[in-house]
Amino acid sequence: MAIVLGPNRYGKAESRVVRIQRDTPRHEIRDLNVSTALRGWFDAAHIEGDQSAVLPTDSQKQTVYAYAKQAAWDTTEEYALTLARHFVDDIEPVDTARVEIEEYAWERVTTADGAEHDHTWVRRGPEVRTVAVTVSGAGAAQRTWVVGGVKDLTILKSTGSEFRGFLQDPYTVLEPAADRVMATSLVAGWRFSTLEVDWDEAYASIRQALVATFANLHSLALQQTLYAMGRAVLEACPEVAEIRLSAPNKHHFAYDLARFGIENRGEIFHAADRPYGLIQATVMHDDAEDAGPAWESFTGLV
Ligand SMILES: O=c1[nH]c(=O)c2[nH]c(=O)[nH]c2[nH]1
Repeated sequence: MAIVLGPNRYGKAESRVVRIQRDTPRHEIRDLNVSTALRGWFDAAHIEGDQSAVLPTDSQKQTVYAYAKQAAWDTTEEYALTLARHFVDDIEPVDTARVEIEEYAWERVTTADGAEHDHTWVRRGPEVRTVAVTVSGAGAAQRTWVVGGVKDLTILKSTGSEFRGFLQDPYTVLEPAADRVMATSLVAGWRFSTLEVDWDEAYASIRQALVATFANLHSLALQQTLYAMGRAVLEACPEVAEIRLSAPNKHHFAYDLARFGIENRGEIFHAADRPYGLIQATVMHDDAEDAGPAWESFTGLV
């Protein structure tokens, strides 16, 4: 029985890149957390300690900053694609590159006269936009996967949600709820089937489909809501082949005020932070192409 080296990759995680475009008095900002990972001919590095094929993670970080300025990019997806292609096309030992990006959104400050400020913003969040690009192989055989996403999309509805009729066993004490608060902080990733996408427009329409469905569907359970959200995204954005959703059920328990002789008519809750239900679902076109390495997260952030 022999011991062998299995799959491996390496890169620089979480380079914080802020790009300000200041060609006109109205500046533009992009605020990114960029991670790069390379796969390729790195057996000798692991087995013999031979660094001759190893592009230092420091060089990967420098490239991330240099390309932020030098590459022509509007959207984060374009930037990720350019970076990943560079590592695969220009660095000989690299067979596959993955670029994972978290993007933090900034909203322009509005001044007293209602005008948007040219160079001041307020962070919008905690919601974070995510991008994961994987590029593999050379020339005509090169393949590319793009997964967009959002995380920490915190959303709550104060009615229009119930949970009843569930299976009962000897340990079931949960009371059925005909009208409850439903809240989550959604993590979702969607895999594109093409690169012919208006990336910012797709993000906006997918986010809108997610939140509008959460709001408008009268929910019988978070599972039903998640599936409906996934369907809505596939219907709103034909370039999406598959979406994966993960939703912590942020329980809001009606607080027992009867002990003080006070009636609680669904107004005062204990917002519990743990434990929480965790509901996950994938919704996809049944003829979607194989996902390949699209979902193989490097940092776990994206
Ligand atoms: O929407 C829900 N789904 C569940 O599976 C579940 N389980 C539970 O205790 N509460 C809820 N709510």
